[in-house]
Amino acid sequence: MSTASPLIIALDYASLDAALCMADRLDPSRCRLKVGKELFTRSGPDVLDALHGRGFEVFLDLKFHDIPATVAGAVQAAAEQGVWMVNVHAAGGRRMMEAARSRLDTHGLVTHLIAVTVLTSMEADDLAEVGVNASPAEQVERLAQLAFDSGMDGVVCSAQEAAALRTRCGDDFLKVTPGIRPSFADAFDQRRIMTPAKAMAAGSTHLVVGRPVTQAADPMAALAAIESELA
Ligand SMILES: O=c1ccn([C@@H]2O[C@H](COP(=O)(O)O)[C@@H](O)[C@H]2O)c(=O)[nH]1
Repeated sequence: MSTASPLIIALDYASLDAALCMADRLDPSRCRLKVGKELFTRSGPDVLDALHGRGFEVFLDLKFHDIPATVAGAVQAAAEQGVWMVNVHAAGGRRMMEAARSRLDTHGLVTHLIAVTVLTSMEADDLAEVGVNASPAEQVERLAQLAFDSGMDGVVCSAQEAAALRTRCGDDFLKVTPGIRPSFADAFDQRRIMTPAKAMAAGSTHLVVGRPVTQAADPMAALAAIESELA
């Protein structure tokens, strides 16, 4: 089932059972689901079949970053499992992203292909430690432009950069933004955060929300509070 909701709930769980418990409380007409490294490493592709079987569109968030041929093969494998969206790291460079794009196109695979710019857990000091002497905003713009030029459908960025990317790359270029924090939620390890309503106003096309829902005392009430903020 496809949904008009911008919400993507991150199923960061250590077991398939725990992830499916949460999925069974959610409604595919109200959100998409994200499967990341922990859950996929534990469950393998079974989780994708289980979520697709329940009617959800799935963002497989494995952030591929490797040589072009390896990433192209991984992206093809993900798309052939029917995921709605898959991602790579823009820092893997133009040839890597173009190889991934070309592999999907050659095989007629319509999965959205996006690139991670700068992780939302990072701030300027973290970038400096890995040799990037630019602000997060500058680095996100640089990598988003490279992703755009390399044929990506969009990027993962923080909502704090969404407005600048809307100006630079247009409305159709997807801005998938983790680090979404409703006023009631803890930031945890996120650094570049924004509330759901402000993120949409800034130009986010999709909001990734994990712990503010999945670790809430009442996850369904937390989700409803986010939805009413967006209404
Ligand atoms: O830059 C990024 C890229 C991916 N993520 C992922 O999004 C969710 C966020 O979960 P919260 O619990 O809402 O913090 C998580 O799965 C990350 O792996 C990100 O946060 N930032």
